[in-house]
Amino acid sequence: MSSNGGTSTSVQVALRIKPLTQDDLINLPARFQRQVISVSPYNQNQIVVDTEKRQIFQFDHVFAPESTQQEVYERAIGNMITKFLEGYNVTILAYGQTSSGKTHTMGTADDSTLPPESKGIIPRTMNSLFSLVNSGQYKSHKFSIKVSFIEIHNEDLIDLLGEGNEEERPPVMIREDSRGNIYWTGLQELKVNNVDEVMDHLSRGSLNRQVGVTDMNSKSSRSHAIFSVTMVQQKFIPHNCISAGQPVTSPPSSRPGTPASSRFGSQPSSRTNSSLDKFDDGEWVTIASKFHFVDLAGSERLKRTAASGDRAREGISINSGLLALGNVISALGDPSKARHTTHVPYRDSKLTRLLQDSLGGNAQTLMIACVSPIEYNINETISTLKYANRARNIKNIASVNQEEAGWNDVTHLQNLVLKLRSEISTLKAAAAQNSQRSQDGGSISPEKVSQSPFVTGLKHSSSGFSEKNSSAAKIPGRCGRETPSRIPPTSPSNTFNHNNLNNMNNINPGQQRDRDYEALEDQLLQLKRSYSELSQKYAKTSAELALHQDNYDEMEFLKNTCPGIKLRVVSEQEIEQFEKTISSLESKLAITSAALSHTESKLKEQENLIEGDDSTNQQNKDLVSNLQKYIKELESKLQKREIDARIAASRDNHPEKFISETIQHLESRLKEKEDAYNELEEKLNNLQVGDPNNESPENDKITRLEAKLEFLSNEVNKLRSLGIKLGPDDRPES
Ligand SMILES: Nc1ncnc2c1ncn2[C@@H]1O[C@H](COP(=O)(O)OP(=O)(O)OP(=O)(O)O)[C@@H](O)[C@H]1O
Repeated sequence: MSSNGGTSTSVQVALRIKPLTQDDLINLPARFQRQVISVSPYNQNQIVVDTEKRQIFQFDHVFAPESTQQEVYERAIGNMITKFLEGYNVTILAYGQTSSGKTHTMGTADDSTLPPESKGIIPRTMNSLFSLVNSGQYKSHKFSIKVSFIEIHNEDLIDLLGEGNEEERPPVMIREDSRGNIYWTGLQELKVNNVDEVMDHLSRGSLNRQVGVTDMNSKSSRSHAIFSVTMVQQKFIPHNCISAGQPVTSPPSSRPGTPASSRFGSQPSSRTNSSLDKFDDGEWVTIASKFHFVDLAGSERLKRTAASGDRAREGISINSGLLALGNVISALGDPSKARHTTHVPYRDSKLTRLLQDSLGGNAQTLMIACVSPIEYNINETISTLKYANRARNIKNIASVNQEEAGWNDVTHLQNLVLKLRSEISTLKAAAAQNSQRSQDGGSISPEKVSQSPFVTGLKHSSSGFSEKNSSAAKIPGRCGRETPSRIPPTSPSNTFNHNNLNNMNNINPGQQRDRDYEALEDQLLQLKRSYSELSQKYAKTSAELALHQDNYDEMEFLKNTCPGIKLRVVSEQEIEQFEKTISSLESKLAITSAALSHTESKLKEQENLIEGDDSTNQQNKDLVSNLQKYIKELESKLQKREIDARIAASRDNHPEKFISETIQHLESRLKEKEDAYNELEEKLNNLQVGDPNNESPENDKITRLEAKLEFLSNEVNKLRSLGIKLGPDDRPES
């Protein structure tokens, strides 16, 4: 079954790398969007993790980000349906951190509206299954297919297809019969006749799944969900066919024998779950098998989801289920361990207990590990890779620090290849010579064979290899695994050993020649194998060397372009610490910028208020100043009025007095003017201004003063004449 290492195992592991989604591009910091996982260009079943510590992991299947749903189905699932029809229990598990593509790959949440190319494993499997059971190939079989859908949430079992109120339903229980078969009770098992009916149940059940909001994914699956298909098939085998070993013909019209038990999972199982009902003309064989599609809850660590309270409890329950599953699969996936391990820890969780008879034993198990390709998720991705690797327990992992000394030395490998090539050609030549001799009836002496350069060469080279390999096999790998042994245990030198030579005395030369020839052919075959393994190894090592060279060149370039730069290897812990610091700084920054924008908006509000107040103030000020002006005007008007009134009053009450005062006032002014005039005249005389017609400014001023004086004199005279009219006492003097 395994495509790897030649060891047959019922556990296979596929790795699927999710493409970068629009959500990733929007939600994640750009500096963490670098893709760090890729399929190895040298081996399609290996992936390269391109971080500080470059790592290579190998799986049974690897699916690149661009792999389609169809491709995943064809490569990884296709032959499992055949196994299911043969009566084996089959389990497919999707494992990975939240949002890594488990549900997408499995198709657990698919419904009939989804375009065909997006459909996951469940609808595709059901499609193939119904096509097969309805095909001519199985026309002699009678099938009964049922589905159930169960959820494990916080170690509670919930029937996702259960009708009515959950509290009123019987509890779902796990039972084990005396023969170790597991069956579930209190669960709806619904008969299905076609894919549409399956899809109806699937989408109804998936809507009932527990989802919760974590920091990483708004609709993260917080529970394990198992969609199960149980199939009971009956086929009639007529006696004549059984004895003659003929293919099965159509069954008779009589009622087929009832299956040994219609209870889910209760069929005894040696190779498959089958029972026999004997009739005179033949036998009805009943085969029951189960196909579980397990969509596991996100495997992310608790701290990554920032979960607390109920979410943290969910997380703990999820992690313990996954840990138990890992332990079970690891125990089953390692044939050497399985031989010695009597205890497989199925009872450590509900998940493993439910799947007990569908993991290990005759069951076929495929784990699909889903990972994100980007740097942001690297820690979760590495932990998924290690989990999956442990589950598969693949021995052929080509990882640099698992290899013996010299494997990374290109010159050493080149020399080895040259040496092996020459040994092969010597071997070929010897084989040709040997066959020529046998045709000629001659024989090859044992001494000659043992002394021949290719045999000694082989002894040397094979001991070099096998010793290296046997010592390498003891070196624990990165995950505590054993390093693969690259040469089959029987080395060419052992095949052609001295015991053979010693025994040659008892056999005739013809037989001996044949044996020698066979031994040589064996050696040639072994050498060819070694050579092809070595070539692959050489290609891989060269590629890795080139990559190391690239890294080295990059560092050199950095050193040259930035002479002061100190390049230092940063540990994973430090990166995690940096990430933590960055994310705490980012959250502080977010809080601060939120506070800042709040303050800014408050400030703006205040500014607007103040601006409004200012304009009101200005208006008030303008109003006040206008009022003040107005008041002043009024005051001056009032003053004037008062003066006028006083004048008018004094004129009306004492006209004589008023006039005499006015005359006095005018006379005093006249006197002032006359004095000024005299003074000016005197100054003029002093300046000896000869010509009176001279148009100097002084003359001008004098002329104007004379005019004013004349005017004032006239005024005084007018007033005097007025005073004469008013009364003799007040008459101004002439
Ligand atoms: N191979 C893929 N190709 C395209 N889109 C994918 C692929 N894998 C996953 N996605 C998308 O990524 C998103 C998350 O995938 P999905 O829900 O399957 O993750 P999950 O591992 O089941 O997450 P959770 O554990 O939280 O339930 C979905 O929108 C899905 O459509």
